[in-house]
Amino acid sequence: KPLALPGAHVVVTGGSSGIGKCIAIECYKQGAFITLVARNEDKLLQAKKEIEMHSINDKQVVLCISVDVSQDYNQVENVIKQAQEKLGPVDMLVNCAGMAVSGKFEDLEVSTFERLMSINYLGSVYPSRAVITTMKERRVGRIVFVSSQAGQLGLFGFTAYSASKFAIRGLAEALQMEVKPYNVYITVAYPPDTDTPGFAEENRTKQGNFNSSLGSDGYMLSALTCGMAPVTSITEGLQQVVTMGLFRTIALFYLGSFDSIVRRCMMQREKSENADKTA
Ligand SMILES: NC(=O)C1=CN([C@@H]2O[C@H](COP(=O)(O)OP(=O)(O)OC[C@H]3O[C@@H](n4cnc5c(N)ncnc54)[C@H](OP(=O)(O)O)[C@@H]3O)[C@@H](O)[C@H]2O)C=CC1
Ligand SMILES: CCCCCCCCCCCCCCCC(=O)[C@@H](N)CO
Repeated sequence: KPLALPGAHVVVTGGSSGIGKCIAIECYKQGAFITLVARNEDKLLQAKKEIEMHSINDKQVVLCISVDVSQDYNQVENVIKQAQEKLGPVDMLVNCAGMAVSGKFEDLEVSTFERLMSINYLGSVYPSRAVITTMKERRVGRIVFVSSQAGQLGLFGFTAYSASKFAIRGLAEALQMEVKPYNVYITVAYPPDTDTPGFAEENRTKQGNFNSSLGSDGYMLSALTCGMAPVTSITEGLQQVVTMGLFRTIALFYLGSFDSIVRRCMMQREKSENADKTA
């Protein structure tokens, strides 16, 4: 069920930049009231100005809140309360604050694993926890989690990042089962490796799907990794059933080619290291 955006209060964490800012702009264009949550105040104000250029009526407001969503739950709860006092109960929360660090497993500091887990995973838990009670009481609400295609498959260099994005899916599936009877809906977005404003199209959640992906790779990945994810329509379910074998076959070719890329790079690196030694 699509959420009516005109007049709705939409909170976007990570709304001062990139995908989050685009989502905020799209919602604002449709008449929503926006709360942007991020740490850096200058970036927040800059984004506020940019978003306000897209207003469709003179009542619309963009509120900025500077907080680290990954540190202290009480602090996050407080700022959500402040936002609700100013703009009313939250109709939609978009958990977009996050970051990526890549590198080989043995090259990554263990602190990176802790940091990505707290920003990408706990940083989505805290704001969601802070809005869920009111959403259930009002029988209205949508929570969007921004995962990644790297939350659907593990890729070289993404040990820390992928795990934090996979975690989001587990949270989202379990939470959806709990809150569905209260008319509260969850969306998990799996963006590919681009940062074009085209993401906004995808992340507007106008279709109200649980799974939200982009492009043909994204479509195949979502069907292939559907597991026990909820379905939004009979068509979606039937497509998953029918395409599973085919997509698994295609996936085996992808895996073969990924493996050969990794092997080739390893051999090249060893060769050039040996050449360096003999030189
Ligand atoms: N771009 C891509 O290719 C893809 C991105 N994604 C995911 O989409 C999301 C957004 O990515 P993108 O737009 O590229 O990122 P950006 O780096 O452009 O924006 C990140 C936003 O999150 C905020 N943020 C970061 N850490 C915190 C924190 N601890 N507390 C509060 N706010 C925080 C930043 O503001 P500030 O630093 O001021 O706090 C900023 O507003 C991320 O979760 C990312 O993993 C998924 C797939 C692909
Ligand atoms: C039927 C089988 C189909 C298989 C398709 C495989 C496609 C793999 C694409 C993986 C791209 C990973 C993007 C990560 C984005 C991200 O989060 C980063 N930008 C963060 O830095």
